[in-house]
Amino acid sequence: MSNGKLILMRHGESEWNASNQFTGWQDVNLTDKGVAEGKRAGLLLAENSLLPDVLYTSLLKRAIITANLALESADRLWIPVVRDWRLNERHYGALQGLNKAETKDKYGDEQFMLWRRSYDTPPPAIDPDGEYSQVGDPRYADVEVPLTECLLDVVKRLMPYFQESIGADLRAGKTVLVAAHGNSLRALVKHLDDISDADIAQLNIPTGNPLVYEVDEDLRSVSPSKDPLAPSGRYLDPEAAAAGAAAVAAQGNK
Ligand SMILES: O=C(O)[C@@H](CO)OP(=O)(O)O
Repeated sequence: MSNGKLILMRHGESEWNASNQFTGWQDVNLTDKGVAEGKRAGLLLAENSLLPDVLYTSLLKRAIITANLALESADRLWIPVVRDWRLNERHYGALQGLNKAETKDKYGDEQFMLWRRSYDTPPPAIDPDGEYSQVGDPRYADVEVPLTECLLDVVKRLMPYFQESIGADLRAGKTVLVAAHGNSLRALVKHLDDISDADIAQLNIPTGNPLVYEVDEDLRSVSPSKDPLAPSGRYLDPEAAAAGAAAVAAQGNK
């Protein structure tokens, strides 16, 4: 049997995307634009005959709600759903809640980019008792809640789960929808397209635009591109994807 299709979908615009705040594990709502993006994503799936057999989401409502909106407009609300913290956004440590442009002004371009896009430099740890810490949140009762994460930390927590759980459904030939976040999806695209630790800094994922991969038996893209500016997956709205990725890249400048 051939492997199934993998559809990656970042959540629609969130309130903290709109206010340009580092979000991480903070559980924020969608904006009206984000709701519209979720509904449209489902229409794109249906128009392209990409009807998911199973949904995987993080434990964060911006991904959960986007996926529900998409499944509603694709008339697939009935499919099985698996939620797991390993698909959560990268924990942004002490930066959670801070404005991105103000942070860049305060610490300078180089430090800002190191924290935001380097592979292995985490931001400073959050105070476990601070306003935006997730320590003590009941949904993570069985998890050692991080106080900060770099992308490498996300790769370490997510990839074994991807290979085992999501991978089992792909190997069974299913069409799998993964509704997650900018940086957890960057970790997946890094693997799928075999992008280097250095080059992954240039990859930005737009909101609410399904990105479709055909995968081989190692669960990599059948035609890995290695180019962070042109991943081999197919965006269902390529024009909006290019504009959306450029907007994410420019978030420090607002
Ligand atoms: O704030 C965040 O959690 C992420 C995604 O919105 O931001 P960035 O693109 O800066 O990594």
